[in-house]
Amino acid sequence: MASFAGLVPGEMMLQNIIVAGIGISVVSSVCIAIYRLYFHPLAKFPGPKLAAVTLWYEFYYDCIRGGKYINEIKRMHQKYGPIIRISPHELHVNDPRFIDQLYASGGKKRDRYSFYSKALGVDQTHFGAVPHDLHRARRMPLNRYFSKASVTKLEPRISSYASKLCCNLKTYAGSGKPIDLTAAISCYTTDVVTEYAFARSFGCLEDPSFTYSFHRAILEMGKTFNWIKHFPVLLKVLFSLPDSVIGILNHDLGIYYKFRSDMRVQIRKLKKEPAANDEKSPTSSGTIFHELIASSLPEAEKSIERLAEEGQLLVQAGTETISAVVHEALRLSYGLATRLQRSSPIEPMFYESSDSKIRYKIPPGAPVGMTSVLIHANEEIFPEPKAFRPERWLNEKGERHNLLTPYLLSFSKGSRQCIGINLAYAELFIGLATLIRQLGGNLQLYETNVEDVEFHHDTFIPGIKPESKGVRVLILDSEVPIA
Ligand code: HEM
Repeated sequence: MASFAGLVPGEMMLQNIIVAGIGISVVSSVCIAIYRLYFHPLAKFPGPKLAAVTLWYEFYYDCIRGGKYINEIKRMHQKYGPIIRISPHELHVNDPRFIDQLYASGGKKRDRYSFYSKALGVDQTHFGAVPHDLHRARRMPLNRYFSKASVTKLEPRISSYASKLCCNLKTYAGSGKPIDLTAAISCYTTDVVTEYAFARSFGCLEDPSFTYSFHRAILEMGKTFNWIKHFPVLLKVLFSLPDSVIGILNHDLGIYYKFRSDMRVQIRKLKKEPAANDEKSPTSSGTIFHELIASSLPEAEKSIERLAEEGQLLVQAGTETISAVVHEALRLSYGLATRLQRSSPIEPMFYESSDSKIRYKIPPGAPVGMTSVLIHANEEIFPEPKAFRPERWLNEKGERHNLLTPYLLSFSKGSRQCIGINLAYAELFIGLATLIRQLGGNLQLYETNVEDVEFHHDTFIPGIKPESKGVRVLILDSEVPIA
């Protein structure tokens, strides 16, 4: 029997189910919105209502506007004050005095925010460990490997890579051909970190054209970060595709995925081999993988997959983050542009503004982020923040003072601070000194100005404007002094 609007009973039932489904989801969305606005533990924190109700607000700035949420967060701070709610689940603070509490070390526990860190696809590493105690257990066996003493042992090797970088650059002397200095330096940092961690460098500097640079591959990874954060299934799709297919879709991303697969092959081999006791490696146990295999971590923590992720993390972290001139350059290049959240799992944290007018108790478990992009631009601490003024790090006698060090967030702070900080400084000082000594007077910027390097958007690492060709230089004439 035909019924209302010509629908048969089966179709009517389906229609009723759809209508009921829509009704239920509208009602539940309204209930969730009311809960998040009025009853959620973060309901009392200021910020736009829409950002408190839905993650689509963050999604819009992250994905549609391409890494621009940090600019919106800056605007929100100007309107709502130093502590704000930037999503249903997350707070953000723009007050340097809160650094020590958020990035605490010692006995204070700080968890990571998994919504964020999962997007990097390194869940099984110490970086990806969300609970404080798991992070600590995973990081412990690596600490010795990255200690000052271990880095000092490797300094002659770092010097030889810096010289190789200069030799390659010299082959362009007088040619009039511009060189992508960022790609060249990333070849240097990849070779150093891979030699350091795996006792075998990737040999990026073997090719003087600097084409085998991880820099572009990591930039491509960065572009996927914001999308994967909101749609984690995309990562599973990427991981399930053969490397060759990814390579066809995107050449630079293909390089990165091939490197991921090679890492697994290498570790499978290593697990069968005893430690090389190679004098090139910083500790007696050989590579970083030998160090982890020999550690007291439980067997489940020594799987090929986990070790491979740790290796992958080190190459990524050790390639992309090195910059040009030390403290002031570190300040202006930010380290990671993204907000680095921590939550205190058991005890609440307390925020109080300098005039004590704003005071909040932050509930345990709530992720709170801070961002070097905003802290490094704080005019009270760094007057004329956009200006490159190395002298701000010196006292009137021209000696280095430490007054600003607590506000330099390039390596983050506390128990999850960059593990590679000693290696990074060694690479920076040795690399810079070698470059200036060997090529200083002969380097000339080529069609590069400040807009080509200025922060433009956040793809976890700082992004520059899309049309920028990066830092390009010419190597002048053939009168290049020989080292
Ligand atoms: C100028 C150079 C570098 C900068 C600015 C830098 C910056 C950072 C920052 C900001 C973090 C903290 C992330 C967070 O708070 O959640 C970090 C973590 C890390 N960095 Fe670096 N990094 C540099 C060089 C290196 C090097 C050479 C390595 C060596 C392999 C490295 C390995 C790591 C690792 C493994 C972590 C995770 C630490 C953890 O979660 O416990 N970084 N880095």
